[in-house]
Amino acid sequence: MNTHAHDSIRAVQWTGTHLRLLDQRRLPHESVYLDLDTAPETAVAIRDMVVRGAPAIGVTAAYGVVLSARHAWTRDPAHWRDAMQADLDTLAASRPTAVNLFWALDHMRRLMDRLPDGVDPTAELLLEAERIHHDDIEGNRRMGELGAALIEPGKAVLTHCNTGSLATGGYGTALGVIRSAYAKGLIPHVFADETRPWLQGSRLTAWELVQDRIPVSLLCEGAAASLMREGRISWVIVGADRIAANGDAANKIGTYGLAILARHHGVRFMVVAPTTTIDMEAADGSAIPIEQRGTEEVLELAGKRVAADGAGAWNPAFDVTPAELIDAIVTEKGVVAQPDQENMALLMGAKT
Ligand SMILES: CSC[C@H]1O[C@H](OP(=O)(O)O)[C@H](O)[C@@H]1O
Repeated sequence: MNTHAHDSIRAVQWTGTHLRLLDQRRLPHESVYLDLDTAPETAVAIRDMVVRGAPAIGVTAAYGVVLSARHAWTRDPAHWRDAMQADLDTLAASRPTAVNLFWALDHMRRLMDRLPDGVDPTAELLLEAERIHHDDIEGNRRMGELGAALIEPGKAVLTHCNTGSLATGGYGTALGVIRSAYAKGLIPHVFADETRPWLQGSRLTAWELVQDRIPVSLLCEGAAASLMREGRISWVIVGADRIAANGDAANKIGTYGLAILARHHGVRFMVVAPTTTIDMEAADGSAIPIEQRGTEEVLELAGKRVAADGAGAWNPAFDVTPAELIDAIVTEKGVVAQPDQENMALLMGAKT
């Protein structure tokens, strides 16, 4: 059977005893796996982008809680919850924007509160982490179908950053829609922004699509305007790291500019994200914390300085696209067209 690469690419795995992460800093030329045994190691791996991508960060954090529980039970079985608090705080401090991280930690914390004292919690917490992982992949496949149903056949699509198996539990969000649309013959080609400064597009998205034998052309972000002006794109399809209650969406830096270009050129704009990415506590995009990363990511390339000595850098990792520039938000619970506070609340079953 011709299994696709996405069935085999797993950024995050549980080996039976350890959390195993594919080191995405080394891709596409080296596939190196790291086996982690503690929550602090897991937090460093998230901070340093060994693993990245909002849903993948959430799944990883859930396994980090399992590692913390195993050590806490060994160290102080009578007070295992208290013994885990420092680890949970360390995981929460690893990266600020992807709300999936905090959703996963809150979800695991609520389970911890329900578990009995005097019993090793590790096995129950592991079952829940594996359930989070499984549900993410199932949700991605559903979003793939829902998003593909919005795409008319014929034209290429443009995507930004990496939103595939490497950014999730598997299959992908925006790249999952692209995989499903390609499988249905709806899109002939994918254009992918290289996505400076971390190059998730040229290093990760291109790597995933080449393995799936889906035709992909990389472009510098600056070329996106001309590509849209030539009328070659039907949709811009991106992921998200946090979506506010009114539909404003935080995503990789450069997404906001794409949304403005898309609206100017009559190209539709799709955000694909599981509901674990929606933060109903954030009224609008101004409430979303934007991670500022080190200047060396802009000043250097592959660890070698390319910028003029003496130059500084500004390196926000994300920006916010206002809801009015988004034509559709695709989630595993359904599609919200022209998102606003009211239809987002309906999607989330919140009281309006
Ligand atoms: C499937 S959402 C992935 C999301 O995360 C990326 O950011 P980073 O690589 O810094 O974790 C980017 O915003 C993607 O859209």
